[in-house]
Amino acid sequence: MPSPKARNSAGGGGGGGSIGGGVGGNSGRYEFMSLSRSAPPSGLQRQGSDPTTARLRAADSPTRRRGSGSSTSSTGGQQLPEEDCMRLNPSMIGIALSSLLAIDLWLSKRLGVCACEESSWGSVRPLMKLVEVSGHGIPWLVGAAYCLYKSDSAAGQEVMLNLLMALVLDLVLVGIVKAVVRRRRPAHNRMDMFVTFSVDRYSFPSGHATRAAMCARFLLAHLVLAAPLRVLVLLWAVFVGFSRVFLGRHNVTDVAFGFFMGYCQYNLVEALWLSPLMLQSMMGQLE
Ligand SMILES: CC(C)=CCC/C(C)=C/COP(=O)(O)O
Repeated sequence: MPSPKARNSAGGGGGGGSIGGGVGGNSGRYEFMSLSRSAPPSGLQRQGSDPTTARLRAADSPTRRRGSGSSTSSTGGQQLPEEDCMRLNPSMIGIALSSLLAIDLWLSKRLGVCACEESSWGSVRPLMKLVEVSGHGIPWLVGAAYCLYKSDSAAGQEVMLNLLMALVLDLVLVGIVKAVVRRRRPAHNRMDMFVTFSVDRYSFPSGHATRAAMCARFLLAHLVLAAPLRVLVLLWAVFVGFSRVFLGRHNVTDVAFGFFMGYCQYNLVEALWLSPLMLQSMMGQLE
């Protein structure tokens, strides 16, 4: 498989000079024609050094593909792996991803209206920072620990203990994904956040969004709340997510994935749910 870098440089050299140039318009046609003119009949090995060429040729000659009927195609004594004929799809996925990322960066920059005091909505930045604190890990951990300590019913203690476990699990999982993906925060972000870990210099996914989605599901499932309060919990979660982009902390995709991840994390919490029976046996083992 050609690396995305190799693919891009091949597309650029073909006359397009951009990712879009290889798929449509005049540059796309130019690339296509120049290939059919210049490629020698037994030039398959040379195609290997130019992934775009190989891709276009594979797409250009369906008869060559259909003729083989096996996992490889034979042309002039050379074997063309079936894999070569499938390279069009990954390149389309690459283009789609690049386009999505470009839209993401553009939209996130436009929506970063509270990124600093001088921004268009800079005056509401303090309010956004308040929303930020409401979704931060520390108030949630302290709040859950306090409720656990104060709770006098077994059911209340069970729920609060599981909430604590969920919050720790969230910090660990988000930390792992951030450390693996290592996407930098938007350039317009000011790193003036309240207590962070070292992985929090990375932005994908938004830890506030995962926590908001997971905690909202948790509260809606385990607390008996009146309808207006349930709506408020949902609105809070959504607003925490939006505030990440408004503050310039995150790109839109960081928050969207954060919501998705937090939603899924709740399923994991349910699967790992610590029941009183389990707790008793754990306590017994400790004693
Ligand atoms: C120090 C503790 C307990 C939690 C850190 C919480 C935090 C700062 C998460 C980063 O959130 P974003 O990824 O949304 O910026």
